[in-house]
Formats: sequence, structure tokens, C-alpha cells
Amino acid sequence: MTTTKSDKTSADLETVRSEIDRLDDRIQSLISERARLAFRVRESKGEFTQAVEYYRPEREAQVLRRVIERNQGPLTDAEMTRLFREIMSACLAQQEPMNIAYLGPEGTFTQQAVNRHFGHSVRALSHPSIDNVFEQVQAAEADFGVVPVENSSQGIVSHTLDMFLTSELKICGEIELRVHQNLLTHATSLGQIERVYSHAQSLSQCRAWIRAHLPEAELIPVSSNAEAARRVRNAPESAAIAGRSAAEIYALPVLFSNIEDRQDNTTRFLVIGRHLLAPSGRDKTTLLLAGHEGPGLLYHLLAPLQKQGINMTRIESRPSSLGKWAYVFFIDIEGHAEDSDVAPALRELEQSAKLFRVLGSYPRAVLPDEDKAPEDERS
Ligand SMILES: O=C(O)C(=O)C[C@]1(C(=O)O)C=C[C@@H](O)C=C1
Repeated sequence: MTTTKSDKTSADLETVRSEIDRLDDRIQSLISERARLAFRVRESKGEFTQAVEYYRPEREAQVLRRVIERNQGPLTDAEMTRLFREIMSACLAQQEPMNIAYLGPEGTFTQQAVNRHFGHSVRALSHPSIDNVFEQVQAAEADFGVVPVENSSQGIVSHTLDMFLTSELKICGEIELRVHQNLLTHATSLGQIERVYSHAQSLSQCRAWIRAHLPEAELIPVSSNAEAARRVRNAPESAAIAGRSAAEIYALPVLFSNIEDRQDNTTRFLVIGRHLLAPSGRDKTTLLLAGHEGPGLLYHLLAPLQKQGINMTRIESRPSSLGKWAYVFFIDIEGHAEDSDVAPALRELEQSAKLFRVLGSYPRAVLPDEDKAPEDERS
């Protein structure tokens, strides 16, 4: 009997599939074994009852860094870390998932940031304002909160920074999310669209695209992109500018994708919590400082950092409640507050500054940019 080409291909397919089945069996039993070990670590931590008490973000950052170091392809670092992120998320949530408050509603980029940072085995709780997210964490109704702090094209979210002037909460992490905007609508062509709804920030992130493609449309700013999607779900003469998760939640077709004017449009979010974290080996620290008025205020304020050779990566100034024309500074430095070079600089700063607070030391963002091609991932 002669074998045809398709017979041969299907025989090959069978072999490869049974190989995949064999590997899946192993992967699954290894994941189960890992979950049992994570549970043992958990028992060694003491008689806690809640997942937040077993959560160790500094260790998770180390695990994810090792994933990237080990990765040889063909999957990208972003894909590999996403898989391990979910495995750890599930391992931690074995009895009870953590509660994460975020600036909602459902379908916003902040919700995407929650899952990017914590995985999907958490209870994500949507709240209508940044103040509410802080309140929920402060009152221990949520274990952590996630709020936006800055966008690469729109600048800082000053309200988030200002919250730290009165709140005792700490920064426990940062999340960077490449933000893609889409035109969501039931309309089948641009000519049918009379109105465009979105959050004011998203409208301005797509200004050039709107001018080129929908110059006549009425632009209507609303409280969030998800709210925009909700409004247009039954209005085919309208469109919303929002992320893909809003398209899924409100079953809206994506007429055009990636319509943001800048292709590197990125939003940075902060994870807020009630406690300071232990060092992970590659951390950054955010300080809240104010100096004594007089010439060279900033120069004198920052002198202890310069003296210890500490790298400052960001500085934002905000009006303070300490007096008219008085300012406070939010400063990011490299390293953890407990690091041997950082600690003496902070002690000196504490003595010389008018206001000194460590808002948090947390692992530097580990998760790779999901948009990068594998070849430019390590650059
Ligand atoms: O190493 C720990 O402390 C663990 O609890 C294990 C583990 C993990 O799955 O790797 C789980 C949860 C923690 O947030 C960190 C890591």
C-alpha cells in the first residue's frame, strides 16, 4: 500500500501532538508541585489568615527577573513573564485571593494595570475616584490599591501625588502599561459617526487622529473611557475611544485600533499599600521632601544624595499646604531605603529637610514592554 502526503502529514501531526500531551502532563504536575511548595512557604510564614500577609512582592520581582534571565525564546520575555506572573498569582490565591481596589469603572486601563501587576487570581474592586481607592486601602477594606500617576504624553496625575500629602499610605510598586486607544462603535464607516465620547485625556492623546479622520464629530469628554463605551453601546451614530477591554465588556466592535498619536503612549500606575516592603535587590525609593526657604533651597535639600552618589531619577514639585508659594518635592532615587549607601543619605536628609518622608521602596518595574519585538527586548 502506498502512503499519500496527507497520510504522512497526519502521522507527523499525531506524533507531535502526543509529544505536546506528554509535555502538558509534566507541566501540569510541575505547576501542582510548585503550588504545594508555595503553600509550604506560606505555612512557614506563620498563622496568618489573609493572602496579603503571605504576599512578597520583592520575591515575586526576583522570580520574574530569573524568568527573563533564563528565557531563550521562542516566546518573548513579555509572554514568559506573563505566564509565570499568572502561576504565582494562582499559587498565592490558593485559599483566598487578595482584594485590589482600583480606579474604575471596569474596563479602564487601570484594571488592565491591576492584572498586569498581580495576575488574574485577585479580586479587583472598582472604585469611582482616586480618593476612594486610598480610603479603601487605608481602611483595610482592600489589601492594595492601583491608581494612575503619570502619562507619557499628558504628564502627571497631580491628584494622585497630592493624596500622599495627607495619606499615610506607602508606595508598594509601579506598573507601566503601553496604552493603545481604539475607536469603538457599531457604525461601519467613519461617515456615520457624529459624536465621539472619551475621557478628556484620551481625547487629547488622539487629537491628530481625530482631526484627520473625524474633523466634524462632536467630542464629548466623560468620566472614563469605560463610561464612554457604555454610552455608545446602543448608539450607532456615536463612537467611544477606549481600550480593548472596554470593547470586550460592552461588546463593541473595534473600527480602528491604535489611534493614539504617539506610539509610545504609556501610563504609569502606583500600587499603594499600608506597609513598607523588604529589598528585592533592584529597587527604587520615592521620597516626599520640603526644604527650608532661602537661596539654593533645592541644591541644599538634595546635597546628601549627591554626597552619597545616589542617582535621582525623577523630581516633581507640587504646591504644599505649608504656606503660600511653598512647594514639596516628590523624588525618586535608585535603591532601597535599607541599602547600605541609601540609608545614611536618608538619615542626613531627614535631619536637614523641613519635611521628610519615605513614601516607599519597591522593586523597579520588571515586566517587559508587551509591544517590543523579541529582538529589541533586551536593548
Ligand atoms: O516565596 C514566597 O514567599 C512565596 O510565598 C511563594 C510565592 C511564589 O509563588 O513563588 C508566592 C507568593 C509570594 O508573593 C511570593 C512568592
